[in-house]
Amino acid sequence: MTSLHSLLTVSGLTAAYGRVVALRDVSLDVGEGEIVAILGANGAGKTTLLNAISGVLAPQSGTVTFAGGQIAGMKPWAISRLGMSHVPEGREIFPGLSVEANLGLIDFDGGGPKFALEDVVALFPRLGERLHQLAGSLSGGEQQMLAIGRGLMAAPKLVLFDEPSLGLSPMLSKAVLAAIRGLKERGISVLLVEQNMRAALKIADRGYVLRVGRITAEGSARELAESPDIQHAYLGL
Ligand SMILES: Nc1ncnc2c1ncn2[C@@H]1O[C@H](COP(=O)(O)OP(=O)(O)OP(=O)(O)O)[C@@H](O)[C@H]1O
Repeated sequence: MTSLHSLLTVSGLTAAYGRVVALRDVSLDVGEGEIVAILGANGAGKTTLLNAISGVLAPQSGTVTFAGGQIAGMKPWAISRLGMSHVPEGREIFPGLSVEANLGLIDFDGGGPKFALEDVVALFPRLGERLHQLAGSLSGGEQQMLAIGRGLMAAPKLVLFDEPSLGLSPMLSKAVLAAIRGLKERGISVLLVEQNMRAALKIADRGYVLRVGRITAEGSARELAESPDIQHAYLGL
């Protein structure tokens, strides 16, 4: 199922770590305003896929088209300036800087909906109460909110999320996923890698199953939620 207005199109993407091929011939697309989930067991290649799209890892072959231009092989900073924010699993905030300073590090506009500091605080009120606190002293959930907030300050058209609910309490995880759903309402597209498959399929429009580096299934969130293939992928069979 290809969307009419594709924002991101990945075609035949292959990526490796030395001789270990972690992604083989992966093709997918994300339409404007869509939330697309990538589902797969541990080690399936989900993080590698996001890294190969955002430029953290240079792909061996394949093409990545974003907002009409070729980006495969470009540096991550150049890709983020085109309007793609990557919120990595490790969150990668600056622990020795305040929350406010972390949010203020972005000095460019990716061309998507604009977020000012007040908008990030409206989305995550907890951050508003901790603007002057060192980022390294935040709880895991607060750090995740900060990482998301910082990604939004770059006015992205597309946000890549790597397991945003990992390590969060069920309540915080729900809040983070609700915030991601809220991005769609503001016209931001999302590519979401999430361990919590049920939660991911609740907010996603469509999804792909990644198994040992290959896409083995794709469909609407509903189709995938009912598919035995998903259970297999999650059991790693
Ligand atoms: N830096 C690296 N060097 C060598 N192999 C790597 C490296 N990073 C990942 N791999 C391997 O590539 C494969 C895909 O890893 P990746 O982290 O992309 O999977 P994942 O689906 O994100 O897994 P998880 O859910 O456990 O984070 C795995 O077999 C992994 O061991």
